[in-house]
Amino acid sequence: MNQPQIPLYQPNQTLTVGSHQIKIIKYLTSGGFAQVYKVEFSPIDPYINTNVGCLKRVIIPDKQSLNMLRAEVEAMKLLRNNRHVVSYIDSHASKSTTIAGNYEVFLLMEYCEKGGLIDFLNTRLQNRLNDDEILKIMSQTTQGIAAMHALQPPVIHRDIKIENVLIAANGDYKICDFGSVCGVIRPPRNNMELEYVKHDILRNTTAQYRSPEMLNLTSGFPIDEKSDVWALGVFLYKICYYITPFEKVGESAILQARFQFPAVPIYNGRTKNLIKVMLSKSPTNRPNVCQVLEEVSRIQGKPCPIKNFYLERAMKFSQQYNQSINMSIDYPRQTINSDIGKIPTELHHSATMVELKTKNPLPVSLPMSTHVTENLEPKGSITHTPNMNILKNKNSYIPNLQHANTFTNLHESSSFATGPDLSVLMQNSEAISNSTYVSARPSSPTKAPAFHNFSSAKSMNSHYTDRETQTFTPHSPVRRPLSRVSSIRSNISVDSEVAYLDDETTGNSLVRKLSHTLKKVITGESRNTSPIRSRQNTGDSLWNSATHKLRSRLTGGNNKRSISHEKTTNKSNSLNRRISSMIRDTESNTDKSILEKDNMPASIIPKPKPSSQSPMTELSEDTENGLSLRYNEQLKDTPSIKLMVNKEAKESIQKKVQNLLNNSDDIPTRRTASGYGRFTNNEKSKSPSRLKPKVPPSSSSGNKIRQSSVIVTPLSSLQAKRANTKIDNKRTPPPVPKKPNSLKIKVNTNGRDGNKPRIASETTDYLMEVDVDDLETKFRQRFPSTVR
Ligand SMILES: Nc1ncnc2c1ncn2[C@@H]1O[C@H](COP(=O)(O)OP(=O)(O)OP(=O)(O)O)[C@@H](O)[C@H]1O
Repeated sequence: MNQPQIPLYQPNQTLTVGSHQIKIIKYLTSGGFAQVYKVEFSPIDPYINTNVGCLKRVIIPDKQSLNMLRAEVEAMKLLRNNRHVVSYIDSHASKSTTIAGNYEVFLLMEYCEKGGLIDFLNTRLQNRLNDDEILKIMSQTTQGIAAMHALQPPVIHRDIKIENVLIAANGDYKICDFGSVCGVIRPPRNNMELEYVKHDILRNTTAQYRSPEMLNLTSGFPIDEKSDVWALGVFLYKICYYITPFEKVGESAILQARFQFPAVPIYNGRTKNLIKVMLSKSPTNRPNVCQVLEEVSRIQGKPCPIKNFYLERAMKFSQQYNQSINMSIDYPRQTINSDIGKIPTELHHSATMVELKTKNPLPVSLPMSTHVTENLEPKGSITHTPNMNILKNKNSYIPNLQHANTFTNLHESSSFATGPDLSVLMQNSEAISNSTYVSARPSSPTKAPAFHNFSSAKSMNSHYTDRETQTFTPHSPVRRPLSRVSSIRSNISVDSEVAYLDDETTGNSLVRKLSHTLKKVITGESRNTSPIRSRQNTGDSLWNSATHKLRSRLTGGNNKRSISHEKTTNKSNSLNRRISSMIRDTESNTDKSILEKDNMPASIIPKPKPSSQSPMTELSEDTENGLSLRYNEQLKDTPSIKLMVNKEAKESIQKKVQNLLNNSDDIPTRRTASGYGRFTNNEKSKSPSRLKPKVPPSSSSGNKIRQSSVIVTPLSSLQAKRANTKIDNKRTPPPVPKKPNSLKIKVNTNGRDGNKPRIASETTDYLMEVDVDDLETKFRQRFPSTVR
């Protein structure tokens, strides 16, 4: 929006702004969008206790653009009376008397007598700021930003820079210019959104302060509080060195978070550490604003001036969660387990829906757990499980957990949750010297989005959202970007001893505990031992190998349990073939025996229905894998399936399976897990295989828009999340193998998502998850001695 050329107000000119009478004292400056005046006003504002203020006059070309100003005004109202935010006094919008068809907005606010920080810095060109001065500026500016992030949903400033910090008469530093504020902006899901967000970023942010996720909108990360933390990092760097860290190289350096510290002036190593961690490429590795403030205060040797609201929310949530767990104990175990077991299914199902409504207004950024709670929307069987309902009702707390990280007294940084973040942070710590940010608990990223709402003025009152970019409206849940969803699980697996150092004081233990438990809820896991581990070296290994192929066929390689099956060794394939052929042999034998027994001509034995009858049957036509025919749920009642329970057949298959078991020593253990897709090809990896995602091939070829759209594809998201898990941060994750068309299953979606077509992979995953397990269970029931 270009500021039209309009004549300036002259001193002593009077006007009315809202309920205040104004007299112009003097013209101060013109910002990019406004004329700024020093004014006298009456009545006196009770908070600032003075009659001298600052008037910002903005000319607006059209009514629609009024909303941009409205956002600024609303943000200031929300933050008024915060000591480190320029205080709002009054505002007023009217048709311009100067330019026909235009509007004028007047914003009356606290006057910062000592001018801008930039002016102050310019007075110190030779005699640079010392550590104390820098820390004071940083602390107070951060407090202003913290006030914005503390709102629920959080408000993102998006234009933190030295030009937007003012100095009051008493020397307090105050953040100003809320013309770029927004809510969390989710990663764009299509080209249209991408262009929109790109345009918005260009218009509302300052190049040198843009974060990597602002430049790379296909990164999968939202633009959220951590983007402000990045800008604060640039800010801190600039007040130290008077240049921004990426000035010389530009965008490519920002994208890689690559910068150097000038040799002089020499500053406290801890301040440099703080800059470094704030300028982490991944938002998940950056501290939240409370952590920044805690660390600044620590360096200052002062108590932190604010409470860690992320942590408080996490603790609150934890309490609620524990209560819910206690309640659940009163319920018959079977009931609870059965409900939990359904969650993944419900999750997959619900997450495919475009919007879910909730009664509680949600903060814009939600961690993975929120998906779970949201998806615990009563669906028959789940409604009676009290713990689930409580989770659902308390979901407004969950979003905060992702930011519940805190620096401990040992200078631990972390973002609650993610394994990858931990390793990155550790790397950073090594690189930086004296005060190390050892990750206590990597945290999960997350967030989602919003902008100025150009179309709906009403929504500006409390939520800066835009329907085009928000993942959800203020009253609907947010879908997490895939990469985040994945992180929580992976984090759990990367727990390190360091992480436990100061749990009690940081609240990280709460977060971790929560993550573990939520993970179980998410996955429906009720066993203490990993099913994979317990199956290794047992007959299950054979069953897994055999079912692995079935799973991979059914899911096109996208089933979460068969992520890595494509990498199965030749030996494993050979075993699968042997099992398949064995079963085919057995089938023909048993068919024969039954025929003999019943004295029936083979021709009258009903054949399995043709593929057109059901997706499963379609798969059963594949001659390469006899298993698919054998365990076809749709065919379970047909005579050919009943043959399987024939005693002879049973003995025969048991014998053959036993033989294979005896010869299974030559089968690498990992193949066992591959049957469930829960192993990794990463030989170096020592973490439990189920939590180690297979590191996929380069994602560079992938369509990035599609990558972000994976947000609404739950299972795919899970895979991508795993794929993106940065246990080894230097690895490039490979793409999830694409399911061959021939294996795609047509499913009637009527009655599930209404008229919304479900994408093939989702549907397939959904079905396969149910059927394969079911088939597996049936197999066990029939041949317990073989598989156990
Ligand atoms: N409350 C205030 N007290 C004193 N000076 C102020 C105040 N508000 C703004 N100014 C001065 O006016 C300048 C422009 O203000 P502001 O940044 O709000 O306008 P803008 O049009 O949004 O500018 P830009 O978009 O270029 O940042 C500030 O840099 C500051 O010098």
